[in-house]
This record gives sequence, C-alpha cells and structure tokens, in this order.
Amino acid sequence: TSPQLDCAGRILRLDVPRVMGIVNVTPDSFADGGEHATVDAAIAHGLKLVEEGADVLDVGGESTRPGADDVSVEEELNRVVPVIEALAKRVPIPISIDTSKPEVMSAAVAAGAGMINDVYALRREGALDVAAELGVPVVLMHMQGEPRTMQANPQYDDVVADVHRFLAERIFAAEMAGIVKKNIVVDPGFGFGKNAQHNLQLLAQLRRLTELGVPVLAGLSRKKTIGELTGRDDPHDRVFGSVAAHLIAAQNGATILRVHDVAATVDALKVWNGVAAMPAPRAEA
Ligand SMILES: Cn1cnc2c(O)nc(N)nc21
Repeated sequence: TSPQLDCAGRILRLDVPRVMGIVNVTPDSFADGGEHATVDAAIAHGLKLVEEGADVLDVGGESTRPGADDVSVEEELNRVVPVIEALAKRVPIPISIDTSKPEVMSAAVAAGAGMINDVYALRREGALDVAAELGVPVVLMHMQGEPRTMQANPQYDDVVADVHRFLAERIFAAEMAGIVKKNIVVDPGFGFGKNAQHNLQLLAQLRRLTELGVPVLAGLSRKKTIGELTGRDDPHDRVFGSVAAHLIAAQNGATILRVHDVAATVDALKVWNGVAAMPAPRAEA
C-alpha cells in the first residue's frame, strides 16, 4: 500500500512529494482592515492556493517567526475557526491547523481541519492527549528554544543527530500517548533555532530523518537562509531560491513541502516527478 495520511476522511497521498500551501490568518500590519478583512483575505488566499494546485492547506493564526509575540487562545480561535469552516466547505483537500494550543486543535478539527501541524511537537500542557483524542495526523517539528529567542545564538554538537534524537523522542512520546505511528509526520524545523549552516546541514542530510519510519515535512519557504544565499532581502523575491531548496528536500526524501508559492513549486515538482518516474538503471551486467 502506498503511503498516505487519512485527514479526517480526506486522503493526502504521499506516493509523490505533495505541496502544503501556507494560509496565515495574521492581521496585515500595514492594512487596518481588522479581523474581518483578515479572515476574508485568508479565505480568498486559501482558495487561490487550491487553484494553484495545493494538496493540503496549513492555516495558522499565530506567527511563529523569530521574535513573534504570543497570541491569546481567544484571538487565535477568532482568526482560524472561521477560515477553516469556510475553506473546509469549499475545497475538497485536507486542511491542517498550525497551532500549539490544545484548545485550538480541538476547535479547528471540529470546524473541519483534518491534520495538526505543531511547531512545538505537542510539548505544551495537554497537547499530546488532545491530539491523541482527535485522532488526526500530526506534524512533530523540531525547535530549539522559543520563537522569541531561538535565533539569538543557536548551538548544537551535531545538528542532524540532535534533531534526529529529538524527533525520535517525540515520536515515542506521541505513541505512548496513543497516537498511532501512521498518523505521525516529522519535520526538522528549518529556521527554528538554527543558523544558515545548521539549516543547510539539515537539508543536505534530510534523508537521515526518513530512517524514523514516518513521512518528512520540509518548510524552507522564503526563509532567511534562502535570502542569505541569494542576497534577496525581500521575502517576496525568494521564490526561485525556495523552489530550489524544496526540490532538494524532495530529492532527499521529504514528501510534504510547506510553501507560500504553490504554483511555482507544483510546476517544479512536475519536472521532478517526470524524472522520478523513469525506470531505474539496469544493474551493471
Ligand atoms: C508554522 N511553520 C513555519 N515554518 C514551519 C516549518 O518549517 N514546518 C512546520 N511544520 N511548520 C512551520
């Protein structure tokens, strides 16, 4: 049987690398449209990403970028629940909730989400039990420290070994809490307590994480390391670099790619799939 995730009835096939489109429900600091505009804009953006070929959408109400402040449960619920309700009704693909709060996980699944994406790998109080209860696939991501301070001066003995060990421990914790292994995805957490060298090392050795026996998700889209390598200070100018990074992630075993630029990534993966479909070279006579 080919790998897949059953996201509350909506199937995410992982026979080839799949594209997770990012839907941030965070107020645009420039526009003062307030909550209503934020929700409507997020719904419209999600629909656009589905048009562009997204296989799954990741809806998040709290920014996890370096230095980000916390958002209250109530605020996060007011942002993500209406967006998930509207999108779940209008698109056939699975919807993931990007949150670390158990209350938000429950409300999001009740509203139609079929997957949990937790940058804290279910380490918040109550998260393991709630995720187990909800019975939907969950992404366990590595982070060193907290978003507010994680980029200050990240240190590792061996970043790949350290991340591998952390993810193995979180898989164990999840299974002990009653989450079945077929519902677990792991993610090295590019940019979450890592400098450029750490990120490149993790990308180069990403196949090491597939030894954990669960699908690997990679998210490098428009991140600082891409900007540093390409000299593109504006994140909107990091599309080509992001697509290159995600193709390397696919080549190194990732089967879910979390991206802003869905159309570009979908086309790049069509080329990747064309090559991957070619028969293996005949063994040397
Ligand atoms: C919410 N978010 C931001 N970056 C991410 C990444 O690389 N992986 C996952 N799973 N979530 C992310």
